[in-house]
Amino acid sequence: MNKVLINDTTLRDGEQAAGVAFSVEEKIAIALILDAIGVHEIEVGIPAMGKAEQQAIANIVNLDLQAHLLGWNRAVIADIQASIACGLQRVHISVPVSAIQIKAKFQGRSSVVLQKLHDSISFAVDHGLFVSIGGEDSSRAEESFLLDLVQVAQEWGASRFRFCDTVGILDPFTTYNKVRQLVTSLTIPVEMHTHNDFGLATANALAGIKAGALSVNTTVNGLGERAGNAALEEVVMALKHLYQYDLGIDTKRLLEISQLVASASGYPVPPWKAIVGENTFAHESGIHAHGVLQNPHTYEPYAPEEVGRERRLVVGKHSGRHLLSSILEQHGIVLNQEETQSVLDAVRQESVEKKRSLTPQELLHLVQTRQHSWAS
Ligand SMILES: CC(=O)SCCNC(=O)CCNC(=O)[C@H](O)C(C)(C)COP(=O)(O)OP(=O)(O)OC[C@H]1O[C@@H](n2cnc3c(N)ncnc32)[C@H](O)[C@@H]1OP(=O)(O)O
Ligand SMILES: O=C(O)CCC(=O)C(=O)O
Repeated sequence: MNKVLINDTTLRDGEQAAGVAFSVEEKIAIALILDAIGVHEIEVGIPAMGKAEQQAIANIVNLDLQAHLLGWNRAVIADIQASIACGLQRVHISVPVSAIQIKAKFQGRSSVVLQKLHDSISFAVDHGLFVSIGGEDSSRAEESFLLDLVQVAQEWGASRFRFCDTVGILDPFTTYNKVRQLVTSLTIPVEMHTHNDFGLATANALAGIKAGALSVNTTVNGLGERAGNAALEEVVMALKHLYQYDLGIDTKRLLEISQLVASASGYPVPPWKAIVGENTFAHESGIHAHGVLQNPHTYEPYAPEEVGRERRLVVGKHSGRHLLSSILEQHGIVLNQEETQSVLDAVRQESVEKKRSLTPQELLHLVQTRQHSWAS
């Protein structure tokens, strides 16, 4: 079995999506289901945000979940103290590593970055914590500076390095090369953190894994800063089906967790969203439906039940006679060729008028109306 660990950050980077604010109850519900489906690690939030966030995190710590819990921190000792106060045993310490970020935050002084990183790692290690470090904007960092920084961080006691494509500017080929260089030069494992600004977050996460990264940050529905992060459901299903990685995640509950996060975040999932969108197993087009009726694999990459969905065959503007006859036969209606074509023409017209496919009731009503006219 190939080993890749999911470190889900819905409760940290996911919640950083503009306009999202989970309640304590929602944070707990999300943590519980992430744990129940077998996610290995959960980034629970940012203790430095203050008392309310610390209370929510402490509540999650008290659930005694199977998953490892991780708090996100700046390279600031007070942040780490706040993580310790929540009862966390794992901390993630982030520093900016690109010139543009170091200029904005520390007036271009990389020595300050290194000093802060040193002091905070030492503090955390002295307190017996597992220390993950993150290179914010790793993808735009000068490569030799980044490598030197992570190499000293591993000497200071860091146990993992998170490679962050903070503004989502990589493609999978560049990601592979950059991450491969780190993986082959470091003794600590590398974690992927990718953003979706060019729609490549999942592809880049997979490229990093191919290059040897051991873990990957995900968020449910891809929720997160700006265009979001690599989606949990996409990474898990792609690893399973494209690379045959069994992560031990209960994929049948991916739809359930997607719906929970959609509701808690206030951001519904678009119907075409990979893996969890409403249309992922809906077929209307004649040629597709004809194929699916014979063998679902003709137009489906895996069975809908695997992610908690059901297949839907709907009649609309693009449907053909095979689908129409199949649906009508389920209602005991058998039409001849001419009648079938006449119903199809009417379906097309009504779909255009309604700008959608027809419900089963609307289809039956349409057929009944036609049958009356054929009889008279
Ligand atoms: C790429 C990412 O996603 S990084 C995570 C981003 N997440 C968030 O910002 C959400 C949570 N953040 C917060 O609640 C607040 O920003 C806090 C509590 C962390 C800090 O709040 P404030 O003290 O009001 O500072 P503010 O947010 O305006 O500015 C950030 C400060 O952190 C500093 N900083 C930024 N990154 C780091 C870092 N990795 N290590 C150390 N300091 C940092 C900035 O230089 C700035 O410092 P300054 O106040 O001395 O100028
Ligand atoms: O964990 C870090 O170091 C930063 C993570 C992050 O959210 C990002 O870089 O986009």
